[in-house]
Amino acid sequence: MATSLLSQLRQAHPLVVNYANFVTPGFVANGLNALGASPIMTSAADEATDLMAVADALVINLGTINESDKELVLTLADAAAANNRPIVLDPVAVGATAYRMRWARQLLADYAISVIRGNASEIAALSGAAANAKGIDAGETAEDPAIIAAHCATQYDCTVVLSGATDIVATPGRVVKVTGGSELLPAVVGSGDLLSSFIAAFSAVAPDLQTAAIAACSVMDAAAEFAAEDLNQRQPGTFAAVLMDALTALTPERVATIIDTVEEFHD
Ligand SMILES: Nc1ncnc2c1ncn2[C@@H]1O[C@H](COP(=O)(O)OP(=O)(O)O)[C@@H](O)[C@H]1O
Ligand SMILES: Cc1ncsc1CCOP(=O)(O)O
Ligand SMILES: [Mg+2]
Repeated sequence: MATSLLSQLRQAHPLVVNYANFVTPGFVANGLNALGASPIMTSAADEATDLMAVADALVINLGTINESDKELVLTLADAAAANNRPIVLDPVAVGATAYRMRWARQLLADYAISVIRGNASEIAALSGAAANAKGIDAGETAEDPAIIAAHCATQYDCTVVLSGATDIVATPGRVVKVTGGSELLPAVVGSGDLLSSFIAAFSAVAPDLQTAAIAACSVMDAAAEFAAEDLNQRQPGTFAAVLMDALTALTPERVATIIDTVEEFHD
């Protein structure tokens, strides 16, 4: 499925609007571009409605959220809802401060968020499970990440992607695990942000959000494996650049090698 979705994505060239953090927007824009989607970042509330009228999906990344962007974020989310466009929420470091948690919970209460994509500690924090991270990194969780993701999906009635060495894609009643990629991926700040944007891009062509999320995880893993082939574990800087080349060169056949490692569970 992810193999043909990659071809469909490149043909459709979906426009992904990103309310990005100020750390990684260049990496995310280049990654979306290399994948075959069309990225646009915005920081003006005055254009939010016009942008979402032509967009295929919206990503709200809480990495550097602040009060002066409130009108922008809410106008984007209102316009996504009005145009029936999916919203992907990336709750960066949501367990680190009460402020980030308030933003995340408010958005989840007021909008039909389609997908939440975070690392283990972010998804654990959102679903009230124990986790030990202080910042943007994953840290340890006490519970099985698949159970945490499944609870979070039920709690917020949406698709949840808990990323890590194994990515867990949960919708209420269904959990899928995607394994692969490279240990160099978490060494690059912005790889999680990019995965969130890939999910938004695939949501424009996939039959449902779970399929979109599985495709995004599979494509990221395939590109990372391809990029890491000639590198060693101490080259995250080179890897970030080569990942862009690998995304551009990615073929559906290459993605098919990852699809073999998708496992499915039902509760
Ligand atoms: N140990 C790992 N081995 C392989 N891939 C990983 C590992 N940890 C994370 N990833 C991948 O890195 C990307 C970013 O995930 P993650 O590091 O969990 O997000 P974040 O950057 O938001 O903390 C995802 O594509 C995920 O599959
Ligand atoms: C370092 C940092 N600080 C706020 S947002 C951000 C980037 C987070 O990127 P990612 O979660 O994709 O590694
Ligand atoms: Mg992150």
